[in-house]
Amino acid sequence: MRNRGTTTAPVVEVTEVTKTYPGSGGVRALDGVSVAFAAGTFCSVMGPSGSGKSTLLHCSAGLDRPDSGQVRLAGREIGNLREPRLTEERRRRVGFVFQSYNLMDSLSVWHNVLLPQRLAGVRPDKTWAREVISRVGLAGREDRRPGQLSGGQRQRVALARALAARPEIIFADEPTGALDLTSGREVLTLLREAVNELGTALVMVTHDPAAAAWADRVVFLADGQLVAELADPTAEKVAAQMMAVSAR
Ligand SMILES: Nc1ncnc2c1ncn2[C@@H]1O[C@H](COP(=O)(O)OP(=O)(O)OP(=O)(O)O)[C@@H](O)[C@H]1O
Repeated sequence: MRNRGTTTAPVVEVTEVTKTYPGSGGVRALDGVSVAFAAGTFCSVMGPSGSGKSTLLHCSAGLDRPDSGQVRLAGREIGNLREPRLTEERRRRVGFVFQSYNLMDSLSVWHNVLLPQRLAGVRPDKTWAREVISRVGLAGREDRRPGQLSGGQRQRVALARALAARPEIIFADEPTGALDLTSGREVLTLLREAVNELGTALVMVTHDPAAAAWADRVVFLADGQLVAELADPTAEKVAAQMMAVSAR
């Protein structure tokens, strides 16, 4: 049973956000986007190449600052937060999973999973870290280096690393993009479990309609604008909507 979280206050609320990169000839990467991500819900973000997906993810996560509009994280406007407060808020509340895993090759699985908390100066919860490593199916492999693991296993380490800090929201940028079908499904299953069982909000950028359909809803970007939204997605409905969006 999917948790729709319709009555929950959003973990992240983006309102009328615009962003133009210097040197882009004035083309807006984001052009007045409003969207909210609630606890216990999974939202996929799709759109043609260059439509603004990564920019939306970066602005929503406080990795990049919008030119105008607001981003609220756990009810607090983060646009005015200065460093290092913004970094602190992000470390406390936000987890990331990237297509290329972004693991430290010189560190073991165990130390990779604990690294963000160590960098944040937080004493890691080792019991929870063991639990999440076990949840992602890597119990007994804590001493391995990323180079000794398959792509799917590396992505599961990255997910354990994100979950170890108990984030309220996880931003995943093409988390299955480098994986074969089976490993991709394993990672999506684990992401879905994090949403359903831990109440994490999840935002996933993907180009793959089948992956997008694991979400509760899919939002579609084109030319920096949110142009469509699909609840209860299926791979077929997502693919059809993508065709329509790309043909604009
Ligand atoms: N650092 C940057 N400097 C200049 N322009 C940028 C930068 N990052 C993104 N852009 C531009 O902003 C627009 C949106 O890019 P963005 O990466 O958000 O799109 P995307 O939908 O994630 O694309 P893709 O699917 O190819 O990853 C594009 O026109 C891109 O060229």
